[in-house]
Amino acid sequence: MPPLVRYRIPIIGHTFSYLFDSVEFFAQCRKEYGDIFSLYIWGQVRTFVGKEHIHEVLAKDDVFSFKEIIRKKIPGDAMYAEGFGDSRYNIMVIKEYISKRLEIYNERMQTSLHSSIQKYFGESRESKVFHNLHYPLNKVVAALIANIFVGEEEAKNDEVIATFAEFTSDMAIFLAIPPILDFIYPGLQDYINRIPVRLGLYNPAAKHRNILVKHIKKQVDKRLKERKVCQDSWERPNDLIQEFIEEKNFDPNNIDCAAIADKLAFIIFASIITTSRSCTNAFIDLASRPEYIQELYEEQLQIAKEADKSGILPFEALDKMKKLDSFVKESLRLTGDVVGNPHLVLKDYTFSNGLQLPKNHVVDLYFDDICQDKSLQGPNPKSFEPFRYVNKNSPASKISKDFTVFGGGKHACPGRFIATTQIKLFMHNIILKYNFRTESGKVEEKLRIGPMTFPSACGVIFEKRNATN
Ligand code: HEM
Repeated sequence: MPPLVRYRIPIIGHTFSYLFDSVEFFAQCRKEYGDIFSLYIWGQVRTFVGKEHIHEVLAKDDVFSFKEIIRKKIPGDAMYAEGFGDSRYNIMVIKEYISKRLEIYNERMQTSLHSSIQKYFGESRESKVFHNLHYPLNKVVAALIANIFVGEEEAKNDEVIATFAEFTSDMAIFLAIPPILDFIYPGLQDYINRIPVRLGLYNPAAKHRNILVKHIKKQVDKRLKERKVCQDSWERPNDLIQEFIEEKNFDPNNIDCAAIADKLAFIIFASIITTSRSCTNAFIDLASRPEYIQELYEEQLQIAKEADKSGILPFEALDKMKKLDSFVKESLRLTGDVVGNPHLVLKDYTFSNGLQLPKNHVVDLYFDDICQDKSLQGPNPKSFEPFRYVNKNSPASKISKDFTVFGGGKHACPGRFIATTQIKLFMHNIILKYNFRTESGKVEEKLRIGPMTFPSACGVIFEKRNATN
C-alpha cells in the first residue's frame, strides 16, 4: 500500500492541512514520502499520485475511472433516465459533430463573440471597472456553446443562455457540499445528498431540462416543416440538434425532445464552466501583467489584417496566434489546482513501482508535481512566462507528459480544441478592442478553496482603444 502520511488528530487526520495549507502541505508530503502517498481526509484514506505515475492512472481506464466519481457524487441517474449518458457516445458527439466541424462554426463563434463583448463591455471611451469577470465571461462562453449545440436562433434567447450558463453550477452543488458526514461513515454524504433528488423534492436539473426541451421542440418542429416545404432548396442548419435529428434512430413520427435535451446535459456540464473559468483566468493573468499586452496586441493587429469587412477571421488565422496560444497555455498550466481529477479504482491494482491499491479506493492527481516541476517545465517553473511555448510545437490543446490540464490517455478531454479556440478568439478580440489592467495595479491571485482555485473577483479597468493605441 502507498505510505500513509503521519497525522496527529484522530478522525480529522489531514483534513485541515488539505483545506487550509494545500500548496505547502502537499510539497512537504511529496518530499518525505515520494510521488505516491495517502492522506486521511474527510474520514477516508485517499491516495495522491505525482508525476512519475500520473500517466499510469490516465492510461489505464479499465482500472481508474473519473466518470465513476462523478456518477457517485452527482445523482445524474436520479435526474435523468439515462444518467449522464454513455461516455463513448458523448465523446463521439464532441469529436465528430463539433471538433471535426469547428471550421464550419468559425464565423458564428466570432459573430457571437463580437456581440457578447459589445453587450457586456460596451463601446464607451471612458474607463470602466468590472469586478467578478467570471460572471459575464460565463455568459459569453454559454452563448458561444449554445450557438453550436442548439443553433443560432435559440442561442440568442436569454433564457437559453442562462440555462447553459447556470446548469453546471446548479449541478455542482453536489460537488461543493463538504462531505462532513463521511467522518461518520465513508460515502454517507453522497448517499444523503441523493435522497431529496430520489424523493423528487429537489432536482437542480429540472428547470434547465424544461427550458431545453421547449426550445429544442420549437426547432425540431420548425425544421421538419421547412424541410418538407422547401425540399431540395432547404438550407440545412449546422448544430447538434440537427446532428441528432439525422441519427439513424431518430423517428420523426415519435419525436422525443426530452431525450435530445438529455443528450446535451453532460456535454453542457463538462463544457461551460471549465472553459469560462480558463478564459477568465487567462484574461486576469494578462490584466495582471500589462507589460505583455503590447506584444500580444501587435500580433493580433497583424492577424486582424486577414479579417473580412465584418471583422471575421478565416479559420486558419487561429494557427497564427502563436504568442497568444503560448500565453493561454501558460495560464492553463498555472491554473493553481494543487490536486484534482479524482479517479475511482475499479479493481485491485499494482503500480509499476510495486505499490498496491484496493478496489473502490480513490486516487487524486497531484497536478503541482507536473505543472511546477523544473525537469518538465524548464527554468523557473513557478513563474508566469507567457512566451514559454513559442516555437516549441506545443499548442495549448496538446496533451503531453508535462501538460495534464486536459487529462490524458483515452479519456483526455475531447473538448480541448473547441475550448482553446474559444479562449483564443475571446482574447484576440478583447486585446484588439480594449486596454486593460487590474484595478490594484498588482498581479491578482486566484481564489483558493482547499486545493482548488477559482478566478479572482478583482476589479479590472477597461479602456476602449483609439484607432492609434
Ligand atoms: C478549458 C476547458 C476545459 C478543461 C480544463 C477540461 C478538462 C477536462 C479534463 C481534465 C478531463 C479528463 C477527465 C478524465 O481524466 O477522465 C475532461 C474530460 C471531458 N471533457 Fe473537458 N475540459 C474543458 C473543456 C471541455 C469542453 C469545451 C467540452 C465539450 C465541448 C468538454 C467535454 C469533456 C468530456 C465529454 C469529457 C469526458 C471524456 C471521457 O469521458 O472520456 N470539456 N475535460
